[in-house]
Amino acid sequence: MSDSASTRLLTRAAETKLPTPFAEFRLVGFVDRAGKEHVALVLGDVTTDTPVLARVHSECLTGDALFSQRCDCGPQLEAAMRKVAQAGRGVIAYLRQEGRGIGLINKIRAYAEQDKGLDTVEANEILGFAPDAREYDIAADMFAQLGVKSIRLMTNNPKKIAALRELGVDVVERIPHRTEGTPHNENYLKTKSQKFGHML
Ligand SMILES: Nc1nc2c(ncn2[C@@H]2O[C@H](COP(=O)(O)OP(=O)(O)OP(=O)(O)O)[C@@H](O)[C@H]2O)c(=O)[nH]1
Ligand SMILES: [Zn+2]
Repeated sequence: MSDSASTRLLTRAAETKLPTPFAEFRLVGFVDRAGKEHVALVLGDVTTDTPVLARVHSECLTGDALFSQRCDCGPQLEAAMRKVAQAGRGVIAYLRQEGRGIGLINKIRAYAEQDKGLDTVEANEILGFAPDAREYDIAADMFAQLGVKSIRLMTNNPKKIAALRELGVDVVERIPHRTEGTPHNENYLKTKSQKFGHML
């Protein structure tokens, strides 16, 4: 993976240890060119040739921190942290691309549209947004700066794999990353698989 300073989108800004119920991670903070702050949770030596267990997780305040059952983000984050802890080695790139890139307030607006019967894609569109506005160049730069050479990616999203490969990330394997559904996220998961091609 490319690590030339001229292509860097992120400044590696701070680092500490992060004890969690699953493992004590290294927490590495990055700042992008727009001033947005992102983090990587790192465990073990991720610079060797053995492919690194990895998750590229997009921020979801409602799911990651507020236990929302509208989506599967919280359980996916926890499962990723557990799997990395179990493996003793891995990286979780936590990208601040809330609401698939439209931001928190717009995601709340999109949820309000879904309360009226639209699905997650239609709700974005009626608000004038692309269904998925995320970009993964920041994750690619994070992996490069962390010295990661290749990854085994925990995801159900084929577009995420394609986008990362396009950016030069060597994704050698996909690890399915399903979680138990709830009555509240059944339709959301169905739409993800029908309209985004998620392998659920
Ligand atoms: N705009 C919008 N964003 C949502 C909605 N539900 C979840 N999100 C955001 O979607 C992102 C997570 O994407 P997902 O589609 O759940 O999963 P993924 O990252 O594409 O794929 P996986 O790697 O398999 O988890 C987070 O940024 C969430 O905040 C929604 O209804 N509308
Ligand atoms: Zn979510």
